[in-house]
Amino acid sequence: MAPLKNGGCPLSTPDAIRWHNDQLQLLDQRRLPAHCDYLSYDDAESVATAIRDMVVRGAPAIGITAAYGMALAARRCTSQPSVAAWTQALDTPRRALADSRPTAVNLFWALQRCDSIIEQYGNGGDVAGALLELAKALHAEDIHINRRIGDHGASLIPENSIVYTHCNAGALATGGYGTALGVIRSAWRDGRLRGVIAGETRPWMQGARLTSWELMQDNIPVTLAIEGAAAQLMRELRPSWVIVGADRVAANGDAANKIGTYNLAIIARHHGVKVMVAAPTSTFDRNIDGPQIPIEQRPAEEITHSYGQRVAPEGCQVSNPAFDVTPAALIDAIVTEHGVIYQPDRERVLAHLNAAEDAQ
Ligand SMILES: CSC[C@@H](O)[C@@H](O)C(=O)COP(=O)(O)O
Repeated sequence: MAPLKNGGCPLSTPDAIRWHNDQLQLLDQRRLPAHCDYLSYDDAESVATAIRDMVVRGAPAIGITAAYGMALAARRCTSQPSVAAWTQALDTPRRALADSRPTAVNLFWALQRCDSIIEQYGNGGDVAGALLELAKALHAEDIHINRRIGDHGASLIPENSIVYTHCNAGALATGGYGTALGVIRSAWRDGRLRGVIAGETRPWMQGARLTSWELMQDNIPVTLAIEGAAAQLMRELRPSWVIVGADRVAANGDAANKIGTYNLAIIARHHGVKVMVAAPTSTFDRNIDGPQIPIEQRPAEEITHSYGQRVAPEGCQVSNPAFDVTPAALIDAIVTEHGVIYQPDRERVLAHLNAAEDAQ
């Protein structure tokens, strides 16, 4: 890969994930921005619960956390004589991690990377040590990848732009720097941005609680809006791009992301605003098309209750899909660490992934 600009914009957001005092620590994102507390983990099952309960969230962050979870599981095992024995010994924690959340493919990608380590070291090697090194490497690599995504994406943003983002695809959702917010950070560094509109992202409020907080810490001008204001704001403020992350990009270029992204893409097309999906290649799933992406249904209480108080009538039926799938036809560019896929479709997505593999 050709070298890009180093550095990027300074980053004040605390690490979402850290290995500290020989333990995994996760910033409890449920309590942000009011409280900045780390929780400590030393077994895979409680890491799986932390992923399901959204202590940590965001596709790349979930993948990295799962890799640390496997390292913790291996540390708790007695040494095993063979690959088959290690696979058996780690089966229960691996399943717990795989069952934590279904949509972000980075989780399964990271678990497969762990499987390869077990294959490589399982016949007498230091599996626990190698899994921990893998988790640390995936973590560090993700930050580097995000800076590359940031630089590729920023080059598409015209000067004096307002951009629109949804959910949180920032440092908190990744190893650091962010995907969509990585593009925004790099565009801000390059002097291209006038401001950012952040949709609040019901029901979990990632936009209100996390994205506005992240951007404000880096002094990037951000305006928070309810999702229902999207059409009005696009007509009034004429953002150049909607920039979002992804939980899974399918072979045909369809992209699953936080619920409400599909709505935004439709509104953007009506107003002549372009849509950018910023995601590492670890978020691609070349085995399925958009309609086959599993969509997580979250608990009804996320909608029937707000901050612990019931807001919907008792017995009210609820549908709470956490993600939607934006068709490739509504996406103008998918930006990865390897460059830009313009007007994505199956042929262009697969060509991009094949070229990325050949380059490695
Ligand atoms: C770089 S993160 C990309 C996506 O994971 C993000 O946009 C998103 O949808 C996160 O959903 P969440 O439910 O908060 O895990």
